[in-house]
Amino acid sequence: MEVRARAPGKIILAGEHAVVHGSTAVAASIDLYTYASLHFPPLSDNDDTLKLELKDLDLEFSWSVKKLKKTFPVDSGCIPLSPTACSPESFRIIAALVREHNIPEAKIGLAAGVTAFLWLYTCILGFKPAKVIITSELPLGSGLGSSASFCVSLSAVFIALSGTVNLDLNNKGWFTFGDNELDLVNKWAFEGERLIHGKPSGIDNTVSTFGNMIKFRSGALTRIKSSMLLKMLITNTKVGRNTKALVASVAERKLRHPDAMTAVFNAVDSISNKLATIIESPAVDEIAITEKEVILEELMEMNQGLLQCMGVSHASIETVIRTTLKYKLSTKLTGAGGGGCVLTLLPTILSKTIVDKVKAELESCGYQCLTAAIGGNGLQICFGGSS
Ligand SMILES: Nc1ncnc2c1ncn2[C@@H]1O[C@H](COP(=O)(O)OP(=O)(O)OP(=O)(O)O)[C@@H](O)[C@H]1O
Ligand SMILES: C[C@@](O)(CCO)CC(=O)[O-]
Ligand SMILES: [Mg+2]
Repeated sequence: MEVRARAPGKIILAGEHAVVHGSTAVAASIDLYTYASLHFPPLSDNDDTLKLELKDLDLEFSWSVKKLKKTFPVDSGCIPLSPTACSPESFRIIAALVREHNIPEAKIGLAAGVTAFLWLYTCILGFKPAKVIITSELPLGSGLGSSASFCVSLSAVFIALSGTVNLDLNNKGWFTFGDNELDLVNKWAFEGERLIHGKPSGIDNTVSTFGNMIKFRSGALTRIKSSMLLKMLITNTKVGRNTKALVASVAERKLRHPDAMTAVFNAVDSISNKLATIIESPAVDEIAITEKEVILEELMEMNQGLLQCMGVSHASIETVIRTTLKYKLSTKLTGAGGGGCVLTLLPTILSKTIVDKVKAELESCGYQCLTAAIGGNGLQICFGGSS
């Protein structure tokens, strides 16, 4: 029996970081996915191992299920239908099991993802031999929600074969879970994100699970019906960073300057709400669309200024901003910042020649330009080996 899942990455149009502190943010899924597959070996194989293969990272992990059972005091109440947080005791044990694999120093950031894998697997499926394979189209640690799509795709394949949800095994091709199952996957993925991020707001796993464009505040999502085609150039500065550390640094700045930071977060809240209103409001003609794009550009610039104020911009991000400004284009970081990816709004009237020129100039700085469709599918699953 094999099941596969694909969960999209995301961009944040407004509100990252402030959303961790209760402000509104706006995010959309993108058509770049993390894929997970889960396969149980036949009982006759007498296979006793749980294997995790990170295909495009060239890493394989395996644990004896017997050993896992012995070392692991599964947290009481850890059952598939009620997502629970990993206790400090379980975290310690899992971290030791991951350390035994001696992940090369250059890839040590992956330890957090492997920890989340072991936690989600044992909580949802218990101790069962299996092989899990991960591939991803997303750059890791770059602001496009790789950690969330990793946790969503894993939670989905585990839930699908946990025997606790009713699914039609005859479904052909990619299909979507029902709302209850999506909700369950989203909650488990959030617990995985907590192990990777420390204190996530939940926006990344939510938009990866449900797709489309969403407004998100204090754990609650509102779907946004976009009335315009948004085109964004995504530029990966390739400067590595870690969401957990950046989220913690903003929290520390808030502790040092509570009044100023509260004002910053409130300003971001207004920007996100205005941005969502503009995206949803109908536009009757080309002039109206252009007017809306001008407002969106201004909101993005204001949001970027406030992100700089939070201390999460970076010299590479500032270089992209300056480069795109030469072409009168507006840019903001997306995700946790500190490097990673930035978004540049491409107005509908912008010619392909200009877009090509901007891309060429950015690429000459060593950055990588990506194109992705915005606001598409969320999580999907598929039984068997077909695509
Ligand atoms: N395909 C994957 N395989 C294993 N671990 C992964 C994978 N994708 C993400 N991770 C885990 O998530 C970490 C990156 O998450 P991080 O939150 O720092 O960045 P991001 O999710 O790409 O960006 P952002 O949170 O700003 O959107 C990796 O270091 C790793 O631990
Ligand atoms: C930086 C942050 O706001 C977005 C990361 O994509 C963190 C979070 O909301 O969990
Ligand atoms: Mg992340």
